[in-house]
Amino acid sequence: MTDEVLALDNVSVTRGDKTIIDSISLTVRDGERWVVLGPNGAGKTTVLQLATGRMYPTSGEVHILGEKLGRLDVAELRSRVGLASSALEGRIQGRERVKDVVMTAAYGMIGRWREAYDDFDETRAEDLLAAFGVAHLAERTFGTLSEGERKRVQVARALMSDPELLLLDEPAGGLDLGGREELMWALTEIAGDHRSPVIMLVTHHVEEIPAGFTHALLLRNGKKVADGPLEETLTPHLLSETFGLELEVERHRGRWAARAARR
Ligand SMILES: Nc1ncnc2c1ncn2[C@@H]1O[C@H](COP(=O)(O)OP(=O)(O)OP(=O)(O)O)[C@@H](O)[C@H]1O
Repeated sequence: MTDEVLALDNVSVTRGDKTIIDSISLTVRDGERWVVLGPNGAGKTTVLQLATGRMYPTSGEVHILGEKLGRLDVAELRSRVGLASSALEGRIQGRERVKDVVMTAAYGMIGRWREAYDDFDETRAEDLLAAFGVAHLAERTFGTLSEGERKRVQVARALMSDPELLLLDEPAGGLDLGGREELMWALTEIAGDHRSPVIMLVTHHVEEIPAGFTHALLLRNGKKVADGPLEETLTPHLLSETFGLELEVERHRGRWAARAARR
């Protein structure tokens, strides 16, 4: 038995003559909650795609849930790895009932067909919607929701199959302040529950790291700047290197803030 949930070993991804991930190694273990941080184009989404098992590296090895990439079949990966991303959101039909959007993830499906769901699935979907403060939207159609409501429904959906690895690509992107903070509280609760999956959350902003997160991967231009516990990685020096400008960093009650250092 190993407690490694995700391991990248000297992984590179190239597209044409562009190296978008450059020799990255990373080990993510049981119980950890990771944030993947970096500026636009740093390679954050690509790392998350590798972790879904749906993208293969150009070189190096990826192990997901203790298996070398390719050994787990796609259906198994879909239920053991939960994903919320804007690309996935784009594949959800606007006319789909919100509760079905969540429930269909139990079987790794998008869109309801003829599957039979039992009371357990229905109750779990309702509980997850409630955990993200959107239980009242269960009977609405997905297309009628605001952007913030859709984000929360998607995170609920990603948790439906009780995954071992939860991947969230900019879950707070486009949310207003209230929506972001509600999402942060819900994710803090999940982060603090030992039964929760390992989490990897992609963001550009240290303000969008929920309290209770433990580790960070800092990326710039496809290269790893640093990885490790938050206290060791979210330093002014490493964050300034990651974002290419001199930053001041503060931590208050488990949350982080950064701003440009005064000139
Ligand atoms: N198929 C492709 N061909 C060429 N370049 C690509 C391809 N896919 C991604 N890229 C480039 O790889 C880089 C990393 O992309 P990625 O989406 O992983 O970055 P990101 O850190 O998630 O960016 P953002 O914060 O802007 O979403 C970008 O410069 C992007 O343009």
